[in-house]
Amino acid sequence: MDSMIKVEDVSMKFNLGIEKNFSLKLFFINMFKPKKKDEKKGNKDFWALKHVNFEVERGEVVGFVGGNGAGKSTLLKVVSGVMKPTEGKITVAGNICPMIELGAGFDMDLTARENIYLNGSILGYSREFIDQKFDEIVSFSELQDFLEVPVRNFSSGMVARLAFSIATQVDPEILIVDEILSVGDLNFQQKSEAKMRSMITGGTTVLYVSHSIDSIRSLCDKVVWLDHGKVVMSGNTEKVCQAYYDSQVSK
Ligand SMILES: Nc1ncnc2c1ncn2[C@@H]1O[C@H](COP(=O)(O)OP(=O)(O)OP(=O)(O)O)[C@@H](O)[C@H]1O
Repeated sequence: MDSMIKVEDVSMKFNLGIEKNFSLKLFFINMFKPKKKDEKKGNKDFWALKHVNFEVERGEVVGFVGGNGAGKSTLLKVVSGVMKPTEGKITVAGNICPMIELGAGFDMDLTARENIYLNGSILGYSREFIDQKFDEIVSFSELQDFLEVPVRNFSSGMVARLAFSIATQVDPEILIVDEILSVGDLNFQQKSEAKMRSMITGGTTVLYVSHSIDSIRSLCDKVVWLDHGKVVMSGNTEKVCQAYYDSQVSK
């Protein structure tokens, strides 16, 4: 079989003191502040992923389950390249569409039209390719009348609609989804959910995180169960879901 994603011995360390609230001001304040004993020893290091291994074949839909803080979102972020793992190796053989932080690549001062090109190039597509897809992106977003408006003046629902349309109309080879997103108003929510489901069931390689065991069961070919950053079990969807479910019930 054709391997699309290979995750080898991946670990991710966060420094709880710095990374979540990083600012230049705090950095300078901390530089001159005498350090407490445990900070000097680096006791604030926290491993969100520990020696994670798995492989994804072309066209496979892989689900990730686990409790709050298990490391699921962190894993999706390192696979999609949003964050670099502290240790280990990730090999990806295809273009990835990360539906994780929608609109994160937008420049708010640019118009919707300009952001389509900007976001397209961030996702790795050429100008010619975006030229071809431009009309489909705009029509799916239903933002035809706002193309020349700076995105700064968009509502958050409009930003999400534009980002979702760019990410999904380019037919990515790998789709990374943190819960099935419902973006925009009710009408667009139904449309975006249907689009995602058709991508998931339509031969795209998918990494899918969800707290809904039912949707994992119905969509995924195999499942990885994470707990405290480690893989507890992976493989057959039914077996892993049942074991995960049993562990939750017996808690
Ligand atoms: N940027 C960061 N800086 C510091 N700690 C972080 C950062 N991102 C995540 N963490 C920590 O890493 C751990 C794993 O978080 P993650 O969001 O990956 O869990 P999750 O399995 O997706 O949880 P949930 O189901 O609640 O969304 C958590 O303890 C979280 O606080």
